Amino acid sequence: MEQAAIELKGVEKKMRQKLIGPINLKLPKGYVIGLIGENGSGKSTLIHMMLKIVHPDRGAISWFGENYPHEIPQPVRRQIGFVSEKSSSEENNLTAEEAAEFRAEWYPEWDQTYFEELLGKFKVPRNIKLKMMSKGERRKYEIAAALAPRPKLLLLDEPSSGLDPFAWKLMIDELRQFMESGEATILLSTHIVDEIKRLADYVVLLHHGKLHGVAEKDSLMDNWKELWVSGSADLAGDLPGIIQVQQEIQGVVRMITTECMRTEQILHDSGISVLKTRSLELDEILSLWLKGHLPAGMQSGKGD
Ligand SMILES: Nc1ncnc2c1ncn2[C@@H]1O[C@H](COP(=O)(O)OP(=O)(O)OP(=O)(O)O)[C@@H](O)[C@H]1O
Repeated sequence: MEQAAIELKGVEKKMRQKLIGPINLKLPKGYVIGLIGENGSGKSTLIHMMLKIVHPDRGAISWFGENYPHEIPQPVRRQIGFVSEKSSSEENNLTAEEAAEFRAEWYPEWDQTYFEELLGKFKVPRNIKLKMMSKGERRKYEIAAALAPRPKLLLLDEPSSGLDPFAWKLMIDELRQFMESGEATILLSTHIVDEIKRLADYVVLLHHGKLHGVAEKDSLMDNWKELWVSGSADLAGDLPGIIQVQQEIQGVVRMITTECMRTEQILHDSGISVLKTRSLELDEILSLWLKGHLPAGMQSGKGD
């Protein structure tokens, strides 16, 4: 991975019963990193530590290559956008326009034209207090307000929660456009696998507070496949990354591999026919990965 927007080294936080960490993780600049994991796996805590809303018990975090033992300096904090899983009550009594005025004072790069354009596209209601908006309407305001200062780093904690499918599609399109500058980095925590599929360059998988692994999404999609091959189940012994084998019918064996490219090459070189292949869905890959089947070259618990 290239230079990091944020880097965590040995970061740990005890949350009531659960230990989050130790986590070693780099968010490479210029990419979308999808953060995924079961409920309570520590996604929000990790994001909160990146904003110093929660302070780690151990370890170090750096922002754009710098460490800040106390607060994140304002000029740095202003380069970081955040959509929280839960709406902040501070803006409850403001309209979208009024809240934007406050935000514009805080963020020197605030782009009011872009903000207005996003409110229009998302059909955010005007002149009503944010607390009177529906969950989805408010979420759309929050996404627009997070994008308007064109932050260098955008931390999104379940941003699509409450969005209708049309607004969801718009959000995906806007985030893609936002990334076109090549300067920005997004960390996107989500339970929606399709969001990862459409947006993420890398997938970070958390499990019980630990980093289960980091992988390039395209590499997962290209390599985790189901194959039907002429022959018997014994074949699998000579092939890389085989995690399931089943003799389907006489002379046809079905396998799942995490290293399809190498597997196909070896089969081809051995003159063995691949009868059919199926790319695994990302949710299938993630659940196999969670069960302990690791992407090629990854050791358990190693994320970086
Ligand atoms: N304020 C808090 N005080 C104590 N424990 C907390 C607090 N917030 C979260 N936790 C605990 O920390 C663990 C991780 O929670 P966190 O909200 O980071 O998970 P998550 O992966 O974001 O979950 P979800 O997908 O449900 O949003 C959970 O076991 C949770 O109970």
